[in-house]
Amino acid sequence: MVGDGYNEALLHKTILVGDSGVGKTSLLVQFDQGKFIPGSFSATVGIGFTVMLLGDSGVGKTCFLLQFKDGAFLSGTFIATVGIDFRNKVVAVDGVKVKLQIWDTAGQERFRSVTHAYYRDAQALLLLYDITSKMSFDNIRAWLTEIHEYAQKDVVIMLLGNKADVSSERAVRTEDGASLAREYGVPFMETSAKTGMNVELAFLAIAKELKQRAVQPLDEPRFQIHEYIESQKKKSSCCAFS
Ligand SMILES: Nc1nc2c(ncn2[C@@H]2O[C@H](COP(=O)(O)OP(=O)(O)OP(=O)(O)O)[C@@H](O)[C@H]2O)c(=O)[nH]1
Repeated sequence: MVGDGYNEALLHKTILVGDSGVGKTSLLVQFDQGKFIPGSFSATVGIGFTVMLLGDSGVGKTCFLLQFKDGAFLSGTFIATVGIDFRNKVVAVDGVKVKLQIWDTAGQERFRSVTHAYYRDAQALLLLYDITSKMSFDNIRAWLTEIHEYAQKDVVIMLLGNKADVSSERAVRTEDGASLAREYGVPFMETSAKTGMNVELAFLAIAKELKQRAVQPLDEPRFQIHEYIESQKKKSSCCAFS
Protein backbone atom coordinates (compact mmCIF):
# COMPACT_ATOMS: atom_id res chain seq x y z
CA MET A 1 0.00 0.00 0.00
CA VAL A 2 1.31 3.44 -0.86
CA GLY A 3 0.61 6.30 1.53
CA ASP A 4 -1.56 9.35 0.85
CA GLY A 5 1.52 11.32 -0.18
CA TYR A 6 1.80 9.12 -3.27
CA ASN A 7 4.02 10.70 -5.90
CA GLU A 8 4.66 9.08 -9.25
CA ALA A 9 7.89 11.07 -9.68
CA LEU A 10 9.42 9.16 -6.74
CA LEU A 11 9.11 5.85 -8.55
CA HIS A 12 12.32 4.98 -10.32
CA LYS A 13 13.65 2.05 -12.27
CA THR A 14 16.87 0.16 -11.63
CA ILE A 15 18.05 -2.19 -14.34
CA LEU A 16 20.25 -5.21 -13.64
CA VAL A 17 22.55 -6.08 -16.54
CA GLY A 18 25.32 -8.65 -16.98
CA ASP A 19 26.07 -12.05 -18.54
CA SER A 20 23.63 -14.93 -18.18
CA GLY A 21 24.27 -16.77 -14.91
CA VAL A 22 26.10 -14.03 -12.98
CA GLY A 23 23.25 -13.83 -10.45
CA LYS A 24 20.97 -10.94 -11.48
CA THR A 25 17.73 -12.77 -10.65
CA SER A 26 19.14 -14.14 -7.36
CA LEU A 27 20.10 -10.59 -6.38
CA LEU A 28 16.59 -9.36 -7.09
CA VAL A 29 15.01 -12.22 -5.12
CA GLN A 30 17.40 -11.57 -2.21
CA PHE A 31 16.47 -7.87 -2.20
CA ASP A 32 12.76 -8.53 -2.60
CA GLN A 33 12.28 -11.56 -0.34
CA GLY A 34 15.41 -11.56 1.82
CA LYS A 35 16.31 -15.10 0.80
CA PHE A 36 18.48 -17.03 -1.61
CA ILE A 37 16.87 -19.79 -3.64
CA PRO A 38 19.46 -22.48 -4.33
CA GLY A 39 19.05 -25.01 -7.09
CA SER A 40 19.83 -25.51 -10.70
CA PHE A 41 20.21 -22.42 -12.78
CA SER A 42 17.63 -21.61 -15.44
CA ALA A 43 17.87 -18.61 -17.73
CA THR A 44 15.44 -15.69 -17.54
CA VAL A 45 13.14 -14.87 -20.43
CA GLY A 46 12.89 -11.23 -21.43
CA ILE A 47 13.25 -8.48 -18.85
CA GLY A 48 10.09 -9.30 -16.95
CA PHE A 49 6.45 -8.58 -17.47
CA THR A 50 3.96 -6.31 -15.79
CA VAL A 51 0.68 -7.77 -14.60
CA MET A 52 -2.05 -5.52 -13.17
CA LEU A 53 -4.85 -6.51 -10.81
CA LEU A 54 -8.09 -4.66 -11.49
CA GLY A 55 -11.64 -4.72 -10.16
CA ASP A 56 -13.95 -3.01 -7.67
CA SER A 57 -12.81 -2.17 -4.17
CA GLY A 58 -13.12 -5.15 -1.82
CA VAL A 59 -13.14 -7.95 -4.44
CA GLY A 60 -9.88 -9.26 -2.97
CA LYS A 61 -7.07 -7.99 -5.21
CA THR A 62 -4.58 -7.36 -2.39
CA CYS A 63 -5.36 -10.73 -0.78
CA PHE A 64 -5.05 -12.45 -4.16
CA LEU A 65 -1.57 -10.99 -4.64
CA LEU A 66 -0.44 -11.82 -1.09
CA GLN A 67 -1.70 -15.39 -1.45
CA PHE A 68 0.37 -15.80 -4.61
CA LYS A 69 3.42 -14.00 -3.25
CA ASP A 70 3.57 -15.32 0.31
CA GLY A 71 1.02 -18.17 0.40
CA ALA A 72 -0.85 -16.36 3.17
CA PHE A 73 -4.34 -14.95 3.55
CA LEU A 74 -5.01 -11.58 5.16
CA SER A 75 -8.27 -12.02 7.02
CA GLY A 76 -9.94 -9.53 9.32
CA THR A 77 -10.68 -5.87 8.83
CA PHE A 78 -10.64 -4.74 5.25
CA ILE A 79 -8.21 -1.90 4.52
CA ALA A 80 -8.67 -0.40 1.07
CA THR A 81 -5.57 0.10 -1.08
CA VAL A 82 -4.53 3.70 -1.69
CA GLY A 83 -3.08 4.45 -5.13
CA ILE A 84 -0.99 1.55 -6.38
CA ASP A 85 1.51 -0.96 -5.00
CA PHE A 86 3.65 -3.65 -6.57
CA ARG A 87 5.36 -6.97 -5.81
CA ASN A 88 7.85 -9.04 -7.81
CA LYS A 89 7.69 -12.78 -8.23
CA VAL A 90 9.81 -15.07 -10.35
CA VAL A 91 8.00 -18.13 -11.71
CA ALA A 92 9.46 -21.15 -13.47
CA VAL A 93 7.83 -21.87 -16.81
CA ASP A 94 8.94 -24.82 -18.95
CA GLY A 95 12.52 -24.67 -17.66
CA VAL A 96 13.00 -20.91 -17.84
CA LYS A 97 12.41 -18.12 -15.37
CA VAL A 98 9.77 -15.49 -16.00
CA LYS A 99 9.76 -12.38 -13.82
CA LEU A 100 6.41 -10.88 -13.03
CA GLN A 101 6.00 -7.43 -11.57
CA ILE A 102 2.47 -7.40 -10.22
CA TRP A 103 0.71 -4.10 -9.69
CA ASP A 104 -2.07 -4.05 -7.10
CA THR A 105 -4.39 -1.16 -7.89
CA ALA A 106 -6.94 0.62 -5.70
CA GLY A 107 -10.49 -0.33 -6.68
CA GLN A 108 -12.05 2.83 -5.30
CA GLU A 109 -13.35 5.25 -7.90
CA ARG A 110 -11.35 8.19 -6.49
CA PHE A 111 -8.04 6.52 -7.42
CA ARG A 112 -9.10 5.72 -10.99
CA SER A 113 -7.00 8.46 -12.62
CA VAL A 114 -3.86 7.11 -10.90
CA THR A 115 -4.60 3.63 -12.26
CA HIS A 116 -5.20 4.87 -15.80
CA ALA A 117 -1.61 6.07 -16.02
CA TYR A 118 -0.33 2.50 -15.51
CA TYR A 119 -2.55 0.59 -17.96
CA ARG A 120 -0.29 1.21 -20.93
CA ASP A 121 2.70 -0.47 -19.22
CA ALA A 122 0.83 -3.69 -18.42
CA GLN A 123 1.25 -6.80 -20.56
CA ALA A 124 -1.47 -8.67 -18.68
CA LEU A 125 -4.53 -7.76 -16.63
CA LEU A 126 -6.28 -9.90 -14.05
CA LEU A 127 -9.80 -8.53 -13.72
CA LEU A 128 -11.52 -9.65 -10.51
CA TYR A 129 -15.07 -9.60 -9.26
CA ASP A 130 -16.43 -11.03 -6.01
CA ILE A 131 -18.87 -13.95 -6.48
CA THR A 132 -20.81 -12.71 -3.43
CA SER A 133 -21.28 -9.22 -4.91
CA LYS A 134 -23.57 -8.85 -7.92
CA MET A 135 -22.53 -5.21 -8.22
CA SER A 136 -18.85 -6.07 -8.61
CA PHE A 137 -19.85 -8.47 -11.41
CA ASP A 138 -22.15 -5.94 -13.11
CA ASN A 139 -19.26 -3.44 -13.09
CA ILE A 140 -17.04 -5.80 -15.10
CA ARG A 141 -18.40 -4.43 -18.41
CA ALA A 142 -17.38 -0.90 -17.34
CA TRP A 143 -13.91 -2.21 -16.41
CA LEU A 144 -13.57 -3.84 -19.83
CA THR A 145 -14.56 -0.57 -21.51
CA GLU A 146 -11.83 1.23 -19.53
CA ILE A 147 -9.33 -1.49 -20.41
CA HIS A 148 -10.07 -1.08 -24.10
CA GLU A 149 -9.63 2.66 -23.78
CA TYR A 150 -6.37 2.74 -21.80
CA ALA A 151 -4.54 -0.60 -22.13
CA GLN A 152 -2.31 -1.90 -24.93
CA LYS A 153 -4.28 -3.48 -27.76
CA ASP A 154 -2.68 -6.92 -27.34
CA VAL A 155 -2.85 -7.03 -23.52
CA VAL A 156 -3.65 -10.48 -22.06
CA ILE A 157 -6.86 -10.29 -20.02
CA MET A 158 -8.23 -12.88 -17.61
CA LEU A 159 -11.56 -12.70 -15.77
CA LEU A 160 -11.59 -14.09 -12.21
CA GLY A 161 -14.57 -14.66 -9.92
CA ASN A 162 -12.92 -14.43 -6.49
CA LYS A 163 -14.12 -15.53 -3.00
CA ALA A 164 -15.33 -18.87 -4.39
CA ASP A 165 -14.88 -20.29 -0.88
CA VAL A 166 -17.96 -18.37 0.34
CA SER A 167 -20.50 -20.45 -1.60
CA SER A 168 -23.26 -19.81 0.97
CA GLU A 169 -23.33 -16.13 -0.03
CA ARG A 170 -22.92 -16.64 -3.76
CA ALA A 171 -24.68 -13.94 -5.81
CA VAL A 172 -23.13 -14.66 -9.23
CA ARG A 173 -23.48 -18.06 -10.88
CA THR A 174 -20.33 -19.67 -12.25
CA GLU A 175 -22.04 -20.00 -15.65
CA ASP A 176 -22.74 -16.24 -15.76
CA GLY A 177 -19.03 -15.51 -15.23
CA ALA A 178 -18.14 -18.03 -17.93
CA SER A 179 -20.66 -16.61 -20.37
CA LEU A 180 -19.47 -13.00 -19.89
CA ALA A 181 -15.89 -14.17 -20.43
CA ARG A 182 -16.91 -15.98 -23.62
CA GLU A 183 -18.63 -12.84 -24.89
CA TYR A 184 -15.36 -10.89 -24.54
CA GLY A 185 -13.15 -13.80 -25.63
CA VAL A 186 -11.16 -13.91 -22.38
CA PRO A 187 -10.26 -16.90 -20.19
CA PHE A 188 -12.20 -17.31 -16.93
CA MET A 189 -12.07 -19.15 -13.66
CA GLU A 190 -13.27 -18.85 -10.11
CA THR A 191 -10.63 -18.36 -7.43
CA SER A 192 -10.19 -18.00 -3.69
CA ALA A 193 -7.52 -15.80 -2.19
CA LYS A 194 -8.45 -17.46 1.11
CA THR A 195 -7.90 -21.11 0.22
CA GLY A 196 -5.50 -20.40 -2.66
CA MET A 197 -7.78 -22.13 -5.20
CA ASN A 198 -6.59 -21.35 -8.75
CA VAL A 199 -4.44 -18.41 -7.58
CA GLU A 200 -1.13 -19.83 -8.74
CA LEU A 201 -2.75 -21.17 -11.90
CA ALA A 202 -3.93 -17.69 -12.89
CA PHE A 203 -0.40 -16.25 -12.71
CA LEU A 204 1.19 -19.34 -14.24
CA ALA A 205 -1.15 -19.25 -17.24
CA ILE A 206 -0.35 -15.55 -17.72
CA ALA A 207 3.40 -16.23 -17.40
CA LYS A 208 3.19 -19.05 -19.97
CA GLU A 209 1.32 -16.86 -22.42
CA LEU A 210 3.75 -13.94 -22.00
CA LYS A 211 6.78 -16.22 -22.29
CA GLN A 212 5.35 -17.71 -25.46
CA ARG A 213 4.91 -14.25 -26.93
CA ALA A 214 8.48 -13.24 -26.01
CA VAL A 215 10.20 -16.34 -27.39
CA GLN A 216 8.15 -18.11 -30.00
CA PRO A 217 10.01 -21.15 -31.29
CA LEU A 218 8.65 -21.86 -34.77
CA ASP A 219 8.63 -25.61 -34.26
CA GLU A 220 6.47 -25.47 -31.11
CA PRO A 221 2.68 -25.27 -31.25
CA ARG A 222 1.29 -21.99 -29.88
CA PHE A 223 0.35 -22.02 -26.18
CA GLN A 224 -3.45 -22.01 -25.85
CA ILE A 225 -4.30 -20.17 -22.64
CA HIS A 226 -8.04 -21.03 -22.76
CA GLU A 227 -7.37 -24.75 -23.14
CA TYR A 228 -4.63 -24.73 -20.51
CA ILE A 229 -6.93 -23.12 -17.93
CA GLU A 230 -9.85 -25.42 -18.73
CA SER A 231 -7.63 -28.47 -18.24
CA GLN A 232 -5.99 -27.25 -15.03
CA LYS A 233 -8.59 -25.32 -13.07
CA LYS A 234 -10.25 -26.60 -9.95
CA LYS A 235 -14.00 -26.13 -9.83
CA SER A 236 -15.21 -24.36 -6.66
CA SER A 237 -17.98 -26.90 -6.06
CA CYS A 238 -20.14 -29.21 -8.08
CA CYS A 239 -23.30 -27.72 -6.55
CA ALA A 240 -22.37 -24.08 -6.23
CA PHE A 241 -24.95 -22.72 -8.65
CA SER A 242 -27.51 -20.58 -6.91
N1 LIG B 1 -13.69 -15.36 2.10
C1 LIG B 1 -12.86 -14.66 1.35
N2 LIG B 1 -12.58 -13.37 1.67
C2 LIG B 1 -11.74 -12.69 0.88
C3 LIG B 1 -11.11 -13.27 -0.28
N3 LIG B 1 -10.32 -12.34 -0.85
C4 LIG B 1 -10.42 -11.24 -0.10
N4 LIG B 1 -11.26 -11.44 0.94
C5 LIG B 1 -11.65 -10.45 1.96
O1 LIG B 1 -12.24 -9.36 1.26
C6 LIG B 1 -11.85 -8.12 1.83
C7 LIG B 1 -11.24 -7.21 0.78
O2 LIG B 1 -10.02 -7.76 0.32
P1 LIG B 1 -8.85 -6.88 -0.36
O3 LIG B 1 -7.87 -7.83 -0.94
O4 LIG B 1 -8.32 -5.87 0.57
O5 LIG B 1 -9.70 -6.13 -1.52
P2 LIG B 1 -9.16 -5.20 -2.72
O6 LIG B 1 -9.80 -5.67 -3.97
O7 LIG B 1 -7.67 -5.17 -2.71
O8 LIG B 1 -9.75 -3.76 -2.34
P3 LIG B 1 -9.17 -2.30 -2.76
O9 LIG B 1 -7.76 -2.26 -2.27
O10 LIG B 1 -10.03 -1.29 -2.09
O11 LIG B 1 -9.28 -2.18 -4.24
C8 LIG B 1 -10.90 -8.44 3.00
O12 LIG B 1 -11.66 -8.40 4.21
C9 LIG B 1 -10.45 -9.86 2.72
O13 LIG B 1 -10.15 -10.58 3.89
C10 LIG B 1 -11.45 -14.63 -0.59
O14 LIG B 1 -11.01 -15.23 -1.58
N5 LIG B 1 -12.34 -15.27 0.25
